[in-house]
Amino acid sequence: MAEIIVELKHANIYQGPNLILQDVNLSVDKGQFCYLVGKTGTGKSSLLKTLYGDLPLREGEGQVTGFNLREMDWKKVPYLRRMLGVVFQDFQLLTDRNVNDNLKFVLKATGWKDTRLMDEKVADVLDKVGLKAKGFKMPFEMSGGEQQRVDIARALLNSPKLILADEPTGNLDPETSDEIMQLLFQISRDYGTTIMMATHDYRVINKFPARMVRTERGQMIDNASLTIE
Ligand SMILES: Nc1ncnc2c1ncn2[C@@H]1O[C@H](COP(=O)(O)OP(=O)(O)OP(=O)(O)O)[C@@H](O)[C@H]1O
Repeated sequence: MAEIIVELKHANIYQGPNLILQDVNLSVDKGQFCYLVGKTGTGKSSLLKTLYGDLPLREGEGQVTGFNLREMDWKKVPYLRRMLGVVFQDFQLLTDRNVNDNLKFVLKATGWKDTRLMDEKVADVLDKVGLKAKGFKMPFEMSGGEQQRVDIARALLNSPKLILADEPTGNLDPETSDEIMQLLFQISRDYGTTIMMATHDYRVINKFPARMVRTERGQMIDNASLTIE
């Protein structure tokens, strides 16, 4: 039986006092690629934030890579974060240091100490995203597509079982978006990484078909049929 990497049962997703999604039931297996689609403001980011421990799960059950979301407190969040990688639309790189130092910053923050091992790991993830020779570049010296590759490299640092990507192609032109999608699918295939990706880019979904769940009117609909909006 496939390992379940993300599981929510009767979960209610809140932003402060506001119920955003009611009775969410979701199960995503190891190695699966799953789109999270839905109109703006329907709760895609809120759902992902719950999965990476940024929003508490107050009602219902949930586990991510074996971590019980109901028992999550601020002390356990760093352990959860080490098991997953998060990719954002706006890259969120530190602008005052080069790519190598951006990546080393994350390694140090997640407990790495040995300089040689850190250098090896940084070289390894940059190689995986096709940026082998770009470690000494500053973020502002890179194109949007290259910065998104660095963001994905950062997500790969701790060899995560799960990558949560929030509109990773949102700021990219179609050609660069396709390159990023190819990279994400390649990572999922080569390393058995589960990927959940929020998007409202139906061009991308049509070109790179995969499982899809949808947020709509306060609910999450699983296996929604593909309709073009
Ligand atoms: N930090 C916050 N505090 C309070 N309410 C929030 C917060 N962030 C989002 N919301 C509200 O939660 C609802 C869902 O927002 P969310 O960002 O999860 O939707 P989304 O589907 O990801 O939208 P988008 O596609 O625009 O990113 C919206 O009504 C939004 O106004």
